[in-house]
Amino acid sequence: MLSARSLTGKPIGIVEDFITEQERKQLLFHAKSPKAQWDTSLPTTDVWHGRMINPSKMPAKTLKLMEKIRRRAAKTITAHYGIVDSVYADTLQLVRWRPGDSQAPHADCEHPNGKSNEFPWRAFASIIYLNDEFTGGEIHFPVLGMQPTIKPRMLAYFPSTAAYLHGVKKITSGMRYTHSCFYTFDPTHHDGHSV
Ligand SMILES: O=C(O)CCC(=O)C(=O)O
Ligand SMILES: [Fe+2]
Repeated sequence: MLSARSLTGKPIGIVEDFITEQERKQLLFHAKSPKAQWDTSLPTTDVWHGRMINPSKMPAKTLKLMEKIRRRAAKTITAHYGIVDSVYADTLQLVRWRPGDSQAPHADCEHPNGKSNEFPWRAFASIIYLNDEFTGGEIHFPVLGMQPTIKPRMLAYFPSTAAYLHGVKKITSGMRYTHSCFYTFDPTHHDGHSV
């Protein structure tokens, strides 16, 4: 089975206008709604507590759109990376970043020294940015020396290995929203939503 290693050397992908304005508005509307069920299954001390909405907590219409966008992202990424093997995904989340939130540089499947982290099956990620009404919150790739400017409706994707170390700078004001997914070649980590 392929792993993230098979993607070594592939470029970071940035696609502006990846989702439509209507799709962006629909996802943001749900994320900002008082009905949005921000996950509280993690302990309050966990930095991800209250930060994401998982598929089981989404209204059917929102989930359908989330899945449709993920299928589109997977298609775009596999075409660009020349992946012919089957791809699955373990995550389909709406994520919010509040003032003060940040993420230290990390890789999605391994530690910076190349040792596996708790998600060794992950091969690549897609992040779709839903707004820009915040300051700070830049995604940056310290090893590759990249800091793409976040634009609403933009897709960013990159392999999960330490060559693609990335972090999110501290949000200094406003709320940052994303559609976030991780993909794998390992069918045992398929989340059951079609890719
Ligand atoms: O939101 C972003 O720009 C990146 C998030 C990220 O790297 C992650 O959740 O692992
Ligand atoms: Fe990440």
